[in-house]
Amino acid sequence: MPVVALALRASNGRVLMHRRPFEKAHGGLWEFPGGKVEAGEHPVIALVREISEELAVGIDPSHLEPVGFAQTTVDGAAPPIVILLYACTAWTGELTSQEGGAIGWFDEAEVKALDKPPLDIMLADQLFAKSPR
Ligand SMILES: Nc1nc2c([nH]c(=O)n2[C@@H]2O[C@H](COP(=O)(O)OP(=O)(O)OP(=O)(O)O)[C@@H](O)[C@H]2O)c(=O)[nH]1
Repeated sequence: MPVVALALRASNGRVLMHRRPFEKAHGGLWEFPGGKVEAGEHPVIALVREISEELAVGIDPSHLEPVGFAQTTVDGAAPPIVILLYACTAWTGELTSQEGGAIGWFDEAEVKALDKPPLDIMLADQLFAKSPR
């Protein structure tokens, strides 16, 4: 199952993270916002759609830079998921969480210290290895 996620970066280098609602899988953990790619959908278009639904802001697909990806193991211990992470520094509209989870802006040390689901830990490592602040 392909999933897309966004590292939205403010001009001060802080990254937006979303806290998953408690009733969901990985509830209470902080993730890069995003969601599932639908069948036949381009991942970039899926991410623009998910960010609009989740945060009520617009992203220009041409502003999304691939950062890396993380996947679950093949032993069946976790659902078969691959998350593609993109970075972006521009958006339009007022950021608001639409699905009940908290959002916040964090610097590199804070993102690394947040409690995150396993794949988001790997994605954060890739993000800051590529563009450290
Ligand atoms: N961000 C993240 N998602 C993960 C990890 N491992 C894993 O199985 N997932 C799953 O990947 C999917 C991410 O899609 P999503 O963000 O749209 O999920 P959701 O729960 O909000 O939507 P849903 O209610 O349709 O399942 C979820 O089913 C989530 O449980 C992980 O390490 N990080």
